[in-house]
Amino acid sequence: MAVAAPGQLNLDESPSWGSRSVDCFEKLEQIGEGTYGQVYMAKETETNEIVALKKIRMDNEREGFPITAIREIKILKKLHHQNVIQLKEIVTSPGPERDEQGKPIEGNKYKGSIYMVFEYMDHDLTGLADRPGMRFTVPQIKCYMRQLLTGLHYCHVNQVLHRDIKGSNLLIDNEGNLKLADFGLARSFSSDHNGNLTNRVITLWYRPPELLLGSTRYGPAVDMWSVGCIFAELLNGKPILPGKNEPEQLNKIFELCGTPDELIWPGVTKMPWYNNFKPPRSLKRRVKEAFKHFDRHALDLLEKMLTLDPSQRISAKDALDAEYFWTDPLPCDPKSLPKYEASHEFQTKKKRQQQRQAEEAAKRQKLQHPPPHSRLPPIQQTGQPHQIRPGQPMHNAPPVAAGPSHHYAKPRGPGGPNRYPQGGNQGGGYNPNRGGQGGGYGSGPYPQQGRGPPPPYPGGGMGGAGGPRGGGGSGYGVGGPNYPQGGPYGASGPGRGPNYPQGGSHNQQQYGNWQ
Ligand SMILES: Nc1ncnc2c1ncn2[C@@H]1O[C@H](COP(=O)(O)OP(=O)(O)OP(=O)(O)O)[C@@H](O)[C@H]1O
Repeated sequence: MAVAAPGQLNLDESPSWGSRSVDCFEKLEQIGEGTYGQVYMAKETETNEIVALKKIRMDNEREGFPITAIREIKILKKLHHQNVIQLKEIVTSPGPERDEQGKPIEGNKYKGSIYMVFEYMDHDLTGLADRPGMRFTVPQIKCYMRQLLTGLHYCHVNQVLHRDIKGSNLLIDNEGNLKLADFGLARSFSSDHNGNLTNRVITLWYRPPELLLGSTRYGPAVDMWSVGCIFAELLNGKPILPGKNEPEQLNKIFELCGTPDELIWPGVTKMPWYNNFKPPRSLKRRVKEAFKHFDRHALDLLEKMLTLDPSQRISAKDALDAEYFWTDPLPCDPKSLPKYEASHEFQTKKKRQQQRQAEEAAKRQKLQHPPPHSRLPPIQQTGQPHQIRPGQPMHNAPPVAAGPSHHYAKPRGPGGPNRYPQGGNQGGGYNPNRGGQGGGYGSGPYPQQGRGPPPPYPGGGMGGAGGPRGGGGSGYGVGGPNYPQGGPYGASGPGRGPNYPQGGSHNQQQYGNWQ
């Protein structure tokens, strides 16, 4: 784990920063669990204000305060915008940390905890989209996209790269406001010196080709690729580039966006890992074909976001000027959006687990004690005909109760093709069988390991351990219909996936030298 240099964590800059105790807040419930610690909904006892408390994980007390948290705090302290989550203050628990029964936690006797206090948001975009029956309208998608771009434009103007844009990091409140959150991988950049950054950032499905090809000199365009992936996902109803590991991710990108050459992306052949990953045959760009059911302006904007050459990719500012946002139906006013019941995945996940356990127990019991006459044909017990409500599927009801609105406890399933509504394509009509994975770009042949220069991804080749968060289990995960092997990041990818022997999820050591 990287350690703060002396004086780097200057929590004393303003008296309120770090001087108050967490006892000023009453923890209400856990609403999230991230790489760096738990997130709680809490109430300020004096004002009754509801906030989110993000506890900074201090797993290894010898190694000091995690550099990732320092970055997040430093960056958030200088960002103030309606589409960027507001860090209100830092609070500490001075004494030894205690468990729920009030006993000091073993091995943690002399250390307090540090919490970031954020404004509270009711949902994250992934959680919201996963709610059963959730249907986003076109004006709603435009409204969220415009807020996302506005927040990101503000970050970029202030020379901050987010580097982990994905649905679960886009928080939404019941006023329809969308805010960028989780700046744990963010960093400042300067437009004249953007070299020597780590390329192992951004969750795999949202990671741009230049990072996958090993670039360490990059800028705001990396975030714009992720925005393009989210935009297409909102319109398409499911993630569009769900690679399982870095090579497959690149392969999926090439199958959709074509293979890059010096003509369309000058300099690509000089990229550090181009020779390792260049596809054996050239492929044509087929974004238009794959998403022909999107409306014309949406498709036009998407093309510009999913441009392979980062220097030609549309900026947040220009995207905000795109026809898409200025033609009917216009983006709606956030306040006009429906208010959704606040729900947090932590509880829902618990409920799901309990439900699953109960179902399994019932199954086991049934096997052990089959009911009498179990071979007889079923008899209508109530005498009532089975009614099917409009819109209700003819087969079994959805197995899961109300969906969460926070993306707690990743990985989890993308939610299937109907996760988003009829699709943000007022013209063409939503067709879950087209576009995205359904569009037929699959995994093609990939250069074999062991050929050419050493594999760029450490940990034994292309599917190596990698760096922070890169695809390791955040985002969408187990349970997606297309990932029987246990999640989109299954075999590879850095970060926090369940498959990383180094214990990805809380592994801050690997961030030691990331920049
Ligand atoms: N201000 C907030 N209001 C409400 N919920 C929040 C807030 N901040 C975070 N959450 C919830 O907690 C989850 C995890 O938070 P966050 O992403 O900041 O933590 P992290 O440790 O960086 O997580 P990750 O490993 O997903 O990157 C979010 O996806 C969200 O559902």
